[in-house]
Parts: sequence; structure tokens; C-alpha cells
Amino acid sequence: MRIRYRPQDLTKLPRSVEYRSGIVYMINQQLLPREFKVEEFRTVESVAEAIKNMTVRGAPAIGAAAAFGLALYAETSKAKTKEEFFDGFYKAYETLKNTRPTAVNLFWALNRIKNLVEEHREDSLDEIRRLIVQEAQKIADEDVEANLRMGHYGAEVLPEGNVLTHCNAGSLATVHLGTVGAVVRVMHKDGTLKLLWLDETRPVLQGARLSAWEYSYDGLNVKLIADNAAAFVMQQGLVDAIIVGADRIVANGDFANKIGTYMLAVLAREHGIPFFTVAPLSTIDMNLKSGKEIPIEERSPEEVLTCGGCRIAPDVPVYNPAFDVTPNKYLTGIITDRGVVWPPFKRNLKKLFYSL
Ligand SMILES: CSC[C@@H](O)[C@@H](O)C(=O)COP(=O)(O)O
Repeated sequence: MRIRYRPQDLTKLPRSVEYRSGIVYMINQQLLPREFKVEEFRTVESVAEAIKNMTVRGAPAIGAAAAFGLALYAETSKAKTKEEFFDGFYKAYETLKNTRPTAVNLFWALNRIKNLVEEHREDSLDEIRRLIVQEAQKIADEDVEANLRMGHYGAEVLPEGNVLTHCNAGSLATVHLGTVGAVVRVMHKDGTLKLLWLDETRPVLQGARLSAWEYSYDGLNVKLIADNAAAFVMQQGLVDAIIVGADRIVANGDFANKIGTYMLAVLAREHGIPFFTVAPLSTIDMNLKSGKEIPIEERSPEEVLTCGGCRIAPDVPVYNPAFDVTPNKYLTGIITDRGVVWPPFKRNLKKLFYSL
């Protein structure tokens, strides 16, 4: 695979999560598409709250936001002794960890910094602060690089034509470019993407609010559908491939992604449509053997009982899982930043990890 485009060739959007001198900057994804606003976060608690309430969302974006939360702690902590600093560091780590349970990128990013800090326990406090900030920036920069690579790998294997996606795995869901976002942007540049179908993705409407906004902003040819129109569109022969992001891919290739993904995978099989997921290695959790072990977040009933702030249902009991698990048998391939993994996934994911 040869990298043919730079990030600035593929999107006009800025990074969705950034950090400078004790301040985390994030695009407020709750306000889109009505308002585009970059907000400042100056405390660990406010970063954690932004992850919880989905001001920032998408697996790699929340990983980077959490890493920057630790950088913010490192640069603003008033601790005079190492002991005090470490106490505060572990508190910050726990606060950021207890936000959303499904996307493994969050834990991956936090543990990467925690492990580094523990390796450097004997260094000076100033050096430890510097290392934390540097590592958080590295996590963010590596995410952009990984997306660029996945974009090029994905464009090599997706067929020319109409592509359908679910939720938002675009630039907003990552530091920049997106996972799905990078693939469809490279295809758009190459002229192989004819039309991008977007599921609206109830109940939080990431497809309607965020994907429709960011892809049309970059000039891609998009068409929005209600979630329950997907089967009919496939039956009409209007979808050549489906590509979705992932919040956690486990050792056998089962993966968790936005609720509704599993439904699309089953439909893809029925209609003979190739079905891909795309994610960086930071989304792959080799510690879990099967998708049954993935913790699935349940969110507030309010998300289902309302739409755009309006009450749309009477006060009845609600079940609101934020993610579902797609069994590996429905997957055509897993596009990673190290290449495309084909079945059998258990063997080939293991090979990919051990070859690193
Ligand atoms: C590149 S983002 C991949 C996934 O995180 C994405 O598809 C998704 O399910 C996002 O869920 P969300 O609940 O909006 O954080």
C-alpha cells in the first residue's frame, strides 16, 4: 500500500480533540449540526463529563480525550511531592476510566500513560509531567497516522460504487479523518465512491447529525435514510459495500459497534453485500476471546423517549443498549492500520499481533 494523500487533501475539518498548555480543546458534538463550537476543558472532571455526556464520542476520540485529561492533570497539578502527584494521578486515571465501558481505546490510552509513568517512577517530577504530555500528544498523532493508513488500505479493497455506513466513525469520532471517514474520503478522492448512504442511527442520531454534517462539509455525495430503510435500499441493489467502525474487536473477530450494526451485518449476508469493519490496533482487545465478554453500555431511557429534545413516547419502560456485538461470521474483512485481516479471523488477528 502506498500513501497517496495527506490529511489536508482529504478533509477541511480541524482535529476534533487537541491539547495545549493545560487546556483540552474539543469540538462539541452535542451541538452539531446546529452549531460548530470548539470548547475548552480545564479540569479532569470536565473532560470525564464530556466523555460521559457524549460532547466527545467515538472510540479513538474518547481515547485521545482521556489521554489529554491526564496531560491536563500533569501540567496543572499543584502537587509538591511525587507522592502527592501520584495520588492525584491515580484519581484522575479512575475518574477518566469510569466514563464509558465499551470502547477499549479509552482503557488502552489510559493504561499506556499509566504504564509509562510507572516505568519512570524514579525520574524527577518535572520529567514525569513532561513525559505524560508528550505521550498524550503521541497517542493523538498516531491516531491520525493510523487513520490515513486505514483510508488507503480500505480504498484498495472496497468495490467501486455505493457504500453504506452507520453511526459516525468519521473525523469527529477520531482525532482527525476518521476510520470509516478516511476510507470513504480516499475513495471520494479516487472517484470510486459514487454515493455514501448514511443511516440516521437512532437514538442519538450520530448518522443524521454528525456523519451527514461532516461528509457533506467535505463535498462527498451523501444520502440520509431512516434506520429502518436500510433493508429496502439493499433489496433494491443500491448498496455495493457496507463499512462500519468498531468500539472493540476481540480475539476471534467478533466486534462491538453502535447499536444497529448487527442488524446491518445480517442484512448484508442476505443480500450478498461485502461487510467490513475498520479500526486501528488500539481498538483490538486480544484479552477477550469472544464478543460475549464485551461489556455493553446501557444509556439513559431519555435518549429513546425523546428526539431532538422533544418527548416522542409516553412514560414507559425503555431498554437502551448503546452497542451490539456482530459475530465474526458476518465479516468480510477487518481493515486495520497494519493491513486488512481476512478470515479465519482468530488465526489472522493473532498473526497480526505477534508479527508486530
Ligand atoms: C471511529 S469511531 C468507531 C465507533 O466508536 C463508532 O462506530 C461508534 O459506535 C460510536 O459510538 P458513540 O456512542 O457515538 O461513541
